[in-house]
Amino acid sequence: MIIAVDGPAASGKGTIAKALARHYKLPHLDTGLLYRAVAATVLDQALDPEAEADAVASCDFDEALLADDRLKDDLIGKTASIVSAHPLVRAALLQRQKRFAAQPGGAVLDGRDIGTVIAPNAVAKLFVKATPMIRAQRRHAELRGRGSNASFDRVLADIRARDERDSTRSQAPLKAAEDAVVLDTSFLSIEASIQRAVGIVDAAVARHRL
Ligand SMILES: Nc1ncnc2c1ncn2[C@@H]1O[C@H](COP(=O)(O)OP(=O)(O)O)[C@@H](O)[C@H]1O
Ligand SMILES: Nc1ccn([C@@H]2O[C@H](COP(=O)(O)OP(=O)(O)O)[C@@H](O)[C@H]2O)c(=O)n1
Repeated sequence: MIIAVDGPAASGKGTIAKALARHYKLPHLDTGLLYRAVAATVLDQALDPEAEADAVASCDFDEALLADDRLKDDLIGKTASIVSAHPLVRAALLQRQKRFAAQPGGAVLDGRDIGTVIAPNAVAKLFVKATPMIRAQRRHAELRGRGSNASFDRVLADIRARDERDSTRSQAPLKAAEDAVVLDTSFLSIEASIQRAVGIVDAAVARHRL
């Protein structure tokens, strides 16, 4: 069973995807980490994230990077959004994600284009959203907890800029698949949003079996 979880920054999609993976005993891939690893490599080598050739050269990143906590830095998130808009970067990372989705038994993947591009055949598709203000509050608290002194206003501005860039790019823009169920976590606790997500997946599985 493939479960696709998409949504904008700090909507709670990663939290939900991890919980679904635990609940259904499936492997999980946070696809944002792949774009973040490309971004970190571009920055480490003092390359230009806006230059497609520089970003593509960084797709062959060191695998150990994927476990590096610094990928969560806000500058890397912002740079990931720039490199991910290049069609050749998306193409370079496509097969790896498709293979992960297609493994026997299934998988949970979260990102921006899982339900639309990576796994259009997923049994369950969730599109997780929350208001920009609430997402900025969550991300701000998260970054503060990691020792960042980023101001709330900057985090909010970055979230809005990332939403705009991710949803207007030509390839695989951030958008809900037509058959995705939208889950608004703005006023839900983590526990409540996980419960709703399990309910949505159980219903999708039951429909699939009909
Ligand atoms: N429903 C929720 N209520 C409050 N905080 C949440 C909720 N869902 C997630 N969070 C917190 O918000 C932050 C971003 O969540 P995360 O799942 O990483 O988002 P995303 O993967 O969409 O960027 C994390 O610190 C997480 O613990
Ligand atoms: N499937 C994906 C996942 C991430 N991304 C890009 O990578 C950036 C970082 O993604 P992420 O999921 O790690 O970011 P957060 O939502 O956790 O802040 C996003 O802003 C997108 O531009 C993408 O284009 N496609």
